[in-house]
Amino acid sequence: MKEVIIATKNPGKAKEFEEIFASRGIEVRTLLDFPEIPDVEESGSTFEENAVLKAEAISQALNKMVIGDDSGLMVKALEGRPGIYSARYAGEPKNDQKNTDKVLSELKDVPEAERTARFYCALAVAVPGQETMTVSGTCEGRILEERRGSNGFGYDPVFYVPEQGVAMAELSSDEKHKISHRANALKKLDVVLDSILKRSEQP
Ligand SMILES: O=c1[nH]c(=O)c2ncn([C@@H]3O[C@H](COP(=O)(O)OP(=O)(O)OP(=O)(O)O)[C@@H](O)[C@H]3O)c2[nH]1
Ligand SMILES: [Mg+2]
Repeated sequence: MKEVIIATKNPGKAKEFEEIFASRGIEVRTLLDFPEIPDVEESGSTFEENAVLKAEAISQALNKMVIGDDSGLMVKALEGRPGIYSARYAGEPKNDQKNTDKVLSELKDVPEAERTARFYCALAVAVPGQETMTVSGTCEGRILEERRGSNGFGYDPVFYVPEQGVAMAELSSDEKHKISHRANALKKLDVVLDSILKRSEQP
């Protein structure tokens, strides 16, 4: 079976990549399978830079093709925050519940029309000996005043998706994978992924 390695320790992302790739007959391994590998410092100033840092560090460590994902929530009324700091918006250690509470409290007096937001996902594909490539995907919505639903992870319970008329956390996995920022980024890899996988199988 074909296999891809995703440079993430986030169980929510890991589950999504497993689900999306399973439908293509590709097995996913993540850093949860390699606990000995240290954290990659996310010192970039953009999602793309951080995705490249993760993909290249792990690709070098394992000498294999690796995909890095750097993603997050951008809220217009907060000038794009939490942005690249989405995972640790409320401080260390990272906590989805506290991050979401912080966004809700910062938007407390902001009316519905001004609560527009976007999920952003940058993916970097690092292959030993080759130039790293990046793609990105977005998902547009707005921030609810309170949580709805229990699927997904992160900010999903407060991210309203107008086209579906529900919060992201009210969508099933299959539904999220049709419209999410991560799925939209991955679609752009479709064309090249097959050939990348073939090349990465060479010793
Ligand atoms: O509601 C959400 N639905 C999503 O689909 C989603 N995708 C990303 N995020 C948020 O953005 C951070 C990523 O930060 P991030 O890319 O640095 O990842 P991370 O630190 O969690 O893990 P790693 O991949 O770096 O190991 C995450 O923690 C989440 O808070 C999401 N929230
Ligand atoms: Mg991270």
